[in-house]
Amino acid sequence: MTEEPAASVAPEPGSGTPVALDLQGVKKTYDTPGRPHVEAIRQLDFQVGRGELVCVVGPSGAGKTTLLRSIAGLLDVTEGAVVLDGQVVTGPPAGMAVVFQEYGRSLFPWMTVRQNIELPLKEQGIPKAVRREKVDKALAEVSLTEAAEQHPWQLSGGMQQRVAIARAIAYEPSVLLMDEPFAAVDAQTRAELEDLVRALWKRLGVTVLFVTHDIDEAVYLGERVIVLSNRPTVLMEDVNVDLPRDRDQLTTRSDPRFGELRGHIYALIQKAKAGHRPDSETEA
Ligand SMILES: Nc1ncnc2c1ncn2[C@@H]1O[C@H](COP(=O)(O)OP(=O)(O)OP(=O)(O)O)[C@@H](O)[C@H]1O
Repeated sequence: MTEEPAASVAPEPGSGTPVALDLQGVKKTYDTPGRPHVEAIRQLDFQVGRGELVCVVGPSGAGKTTLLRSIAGLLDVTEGAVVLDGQVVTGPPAGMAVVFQEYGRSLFPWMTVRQNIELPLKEQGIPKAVRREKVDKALAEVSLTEAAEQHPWQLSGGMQQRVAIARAIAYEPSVLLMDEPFAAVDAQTRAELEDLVRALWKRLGVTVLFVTHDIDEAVYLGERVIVLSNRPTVLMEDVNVDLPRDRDQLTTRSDPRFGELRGHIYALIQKAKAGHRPDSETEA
């Protein structure tokens, strides 16, 4: 890799856009009985503005899943705080929905598509007629109206992941977290699902935090890309993706700026893998 071109650094938050998600000095260590002590996240501070689409990338084992689970309230942070809409997260918050990579395990095979999407709404105590309306709308958003009465196992992997997305958006979350959601689908389906995420984000105005190991995907989807260091994780760089808001697979990916951003982030990850850390003068 040659010297990376200068990337524009993400603007300081707080300039107009309200903050949806605020990570304040988040640290996470694992002290699992019978397993070695692991310092996963050393220090993370960043904010996601309401209605932003932010991607997170980092070397394998950097703590991306740990970060996302901590934000989702599925793991307790060791120090610091995750704040969603002004409230400290102490368990899975009502305003957050998560889409995981393993759609096969996140959908109930004995329930129809409609029942799967309806379940979290039922748990919220939403009346039946309203539930039906919300499920129909979510199904239309992901173009799966025809599949409402089918079971997940009757659908392709890409369709199942669309059901998982429909379930998340039917819930009308303030923040949608996505943990490598397209890692298990083929390249063509993946491109379609990426476009679906961009389209939903624009239409619904939801705040999205999208974790991926794929640099191209992060640049294509994100308005910002948060690059993590090697474990114990700190922020390598918060990269502003200054590509046009309207993106498509062909034009955007052949835009020279796309190539520059991809090259810049690739170089950062290589540096991270080689042991460079912004919190240390030494490089391994
Ligand atoms: N329950 C646990 N107990 C102990 N250590 C754990 C636990 N879960 C994760 N870890 C460790 O924390 C570190 C970060 O793991 P995590 O899965 O968050 O990384 P990741 O960036 O998502 O990895 P990948 O890119 O490979 O998916 C790893 O060293 C992992 O072994």
